[in-house]
Amino acid sequence: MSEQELKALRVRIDSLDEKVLELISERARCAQEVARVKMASLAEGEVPVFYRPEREAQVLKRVMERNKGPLGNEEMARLFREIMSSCLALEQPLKVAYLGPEGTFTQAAAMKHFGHAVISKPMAAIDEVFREVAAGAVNFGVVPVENSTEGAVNHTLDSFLEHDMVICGEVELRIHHHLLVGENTKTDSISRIYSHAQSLAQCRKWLDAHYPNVERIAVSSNAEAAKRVKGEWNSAAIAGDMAAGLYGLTRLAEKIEDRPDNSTRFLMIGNQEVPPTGDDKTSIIVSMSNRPGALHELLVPFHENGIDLTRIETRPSRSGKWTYVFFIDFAGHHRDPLVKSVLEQISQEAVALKVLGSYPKAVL
Ligand SMILES: O=C(O)C(=O)C[C@]1(C(=O)O)C=C[C@@H](O)C=C1
Repeated sequence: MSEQELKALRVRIDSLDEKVLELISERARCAQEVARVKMASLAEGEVPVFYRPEREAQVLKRVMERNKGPLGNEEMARLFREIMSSCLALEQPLKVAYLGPEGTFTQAAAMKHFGHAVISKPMAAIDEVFREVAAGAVNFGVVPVENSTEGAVNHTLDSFLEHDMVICGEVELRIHHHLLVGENTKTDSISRIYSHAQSLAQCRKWLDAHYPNVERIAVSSNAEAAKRVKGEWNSAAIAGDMAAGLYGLTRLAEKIEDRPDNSTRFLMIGNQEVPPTGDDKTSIIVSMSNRPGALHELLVPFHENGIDLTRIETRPSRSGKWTYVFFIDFAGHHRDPLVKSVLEQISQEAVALKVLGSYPKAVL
């Protein structure tokens, strides 16, 4: 390519950027107007709701449907995700607590769902995220709920039994683990590998094959593992890209998870009910009396009404020995007439039924 051609293309890019800039600014002004309208139409004592997950899901879906490339749908939606995040911050800067410390996959999930224009607050434990939301110190919390290799995150499920919380969204993240070392690490003398217990489990076969005799030390998070390695010469950490960048570690081996499709699903928790979008999920907790056939009775109404169950998990109820609660996710919104009637049928058989929330299926 000649210098002249390059110059001409850059002039074109500059002029396109000016238009993009003007359009983004116009969009942002529009969002400010939306905020004004929301404030003006409040009833006495009503609190304005600026963040609208159902609308955000629609916007992102529309972008993906209309995108003609060459950028991929996900890439394009990610750009719009950030534009919308900044527009919302003009209306109301959202505060989001997540399972920290900085650099965890949960932080990456929070950014994927809300974009980067939020005020994010790392918490030391899942229960603290719940408490922070319950206390009203933040608008939303982000917690992991299940991993495709290791299964349920029990701390999260149990926290739902203790706190009244509404699930307002979900996000799925592909989890890639790397073996990370610091600049002072003697790579042929590694005698300890730190990581979160779930991550150590997700890389078990790789560790057995490559570091069979090295001590595996479970710590509170992958980011904590990365932090420890920074100051030690004989250790390594298993963590993701965010933690590697944050603590200035380099990858000794990349993508070491045993299953290449290793993914984690995260939930957004708050106290805001989300209206239907037409493509939603609902999460409920049900406790049944301890008798034969109880689980069957619980599942029959879903089957008979053609409602797609996406997940079922059992946990001890914590209110009696050998009694259990079921965590169930299914397609649909609790305001859909069909779902409503199924929930009514179940509540007649159940000891207790609680709708944790209906929310748009993950778009990104
Ligand atoms: O449509 C709204 O209610 C808006 O506030 C606008 C907007 C957007 O930028 O598109 C911003 C924040 C909301 O979460 C959803 C959408």
